[in-house]
Amino acid sequence: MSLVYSSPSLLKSIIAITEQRDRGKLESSLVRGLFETIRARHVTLHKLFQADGEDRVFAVVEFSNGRQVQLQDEDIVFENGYPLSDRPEFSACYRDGQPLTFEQPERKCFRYLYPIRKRGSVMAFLEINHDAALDEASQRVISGILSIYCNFLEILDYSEHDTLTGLLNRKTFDTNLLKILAGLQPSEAAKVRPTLSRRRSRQSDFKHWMGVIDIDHFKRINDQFGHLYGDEVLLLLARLMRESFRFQDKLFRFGGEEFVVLLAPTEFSNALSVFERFRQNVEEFHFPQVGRVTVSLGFTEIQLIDNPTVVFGQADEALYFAKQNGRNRVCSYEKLVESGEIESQDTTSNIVFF
Ligand SMILES: Nc1nc2c(ncn2[C@@H]2O[C@H](COP(=O)(O)OP(=O)(O)OP(=O)(O)O)[C@@H](O)[C@H]2O)c(=O)[nH]1
Repeated sequence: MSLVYSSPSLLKSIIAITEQRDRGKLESSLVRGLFETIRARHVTLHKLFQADGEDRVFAVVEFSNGRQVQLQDEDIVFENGYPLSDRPEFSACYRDGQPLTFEQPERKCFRYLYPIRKRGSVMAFLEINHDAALDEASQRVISGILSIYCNFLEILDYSEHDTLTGLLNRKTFDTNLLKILAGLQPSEAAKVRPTLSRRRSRQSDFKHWMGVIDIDHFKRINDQFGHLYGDEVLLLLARLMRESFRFQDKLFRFGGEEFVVLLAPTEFSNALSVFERFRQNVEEFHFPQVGRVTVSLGFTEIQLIDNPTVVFGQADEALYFAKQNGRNRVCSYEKLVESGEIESQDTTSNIVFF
C-alpha cells in the first residue's frame, strides 16, 4: 500500500503535532495524524515505565474507526499496564530498537511496531494495524513523523524541566495542579469515562496530596562547602526523590532548595508513610563530603474547592510548622489544624497563583 505524499493529512498531522504544548494532546495528535495519513485500521501509542523495578507497558491513546477510543488517565496506569516480559513482540522491539512487522492472516491485517526513543532509550511504542502491507516509502514517512514527534518532545521536555535536577520546573506546576483539580469534577468524569468514575467512587478515600519539601539549613551547606557542593546536594536529593516516589507522582523543583510533590491518589495514611519514607531516605543517605542532610516536609490534601494558591499555602504552612518545631520532620496541614496547632486558612480566597 502506498501513501499519497501530497496528502493534506500528512501536513495537517505535522502541523497538529508541532502546535501542541500539552503532552496528552501531543500524543493524541501523533496517533490521530498517523491514523488519518496512512488510513490505518487502528493506531495505538504504548508507553513504557518502571514500576517496582519492572518494565511495564501500557496503552495511552488509540484511534480506531476514525475516533479516539482510549485515553488513559495516569492514575489508572497500574490497572492497565502489563509486564514487558509478558509481551515478546514488545520485548523484541525494545531489545533491537528496530521496527517490527507481523502478518496476521487470521485477522486479515498487518501489524507494525515502532520503537520511540528518548535520548537513545526506547520509552514508547507505536502500534499500527493496517488492512494491507505498507511499502517501504510509506514506512519511511511513518518513521519521519515519529522523528518529528521525538524532536518536538525533546523541546517540550527541555522547557518543562529544571536544568540542574531534571525534575519538572515551577512553570509546569500550575498546569499539573489545575489538571488534578479539573479531574476532581465528578460529573465530567462520569460523562466521559464511566469506568473511571466507577473506579473513583470505589476509591473515595483516595485523595490527591501536595507536599512541599525544603532542605534544612541549606545555607550552612553552601557556606561551609561552597555552591558546587550545594548544587551536588540538590542533584542527589532529586535522585532520592525519584527513587522514593512512584512513577505517577509528579516531582518539581520550585527553585532554590524547595521541591514540590503532587502525589497520585492514595489514602492519608499512605501519603504520610510515603513522605515519611522519603524523609528517612534523605536522613540515611551519605552525601559525599557534606555528610548528613535532612529535609522538612509539609503536605495537604488537594480539594475541589481549592485553587493553587490555597493548596500551596496550606502545604507551606505545615512546612513552616515543621521548620519551627525541630526540622527533619513531616507535618500534615489537616492534622495540625485538627490538633489546634495551627489555624485553618481561609479557603475562600480568590487570589490567582503567580
Ligand atoms: N548551591 C545552591 N544554593 C542555592 C540555590 N538556590 C538557592 N540556594 C541557597 O539556598 C539557601 C537557602 O537558605 P535559607 O532560605 O536561609 O534557608 P536554610 O539555610 O535552608 O534554613 P532553613 O530552611 O530554615 O532550614 C541560600 O543560601 C541560597 O543561596 C542553588 O541553585 N544552588
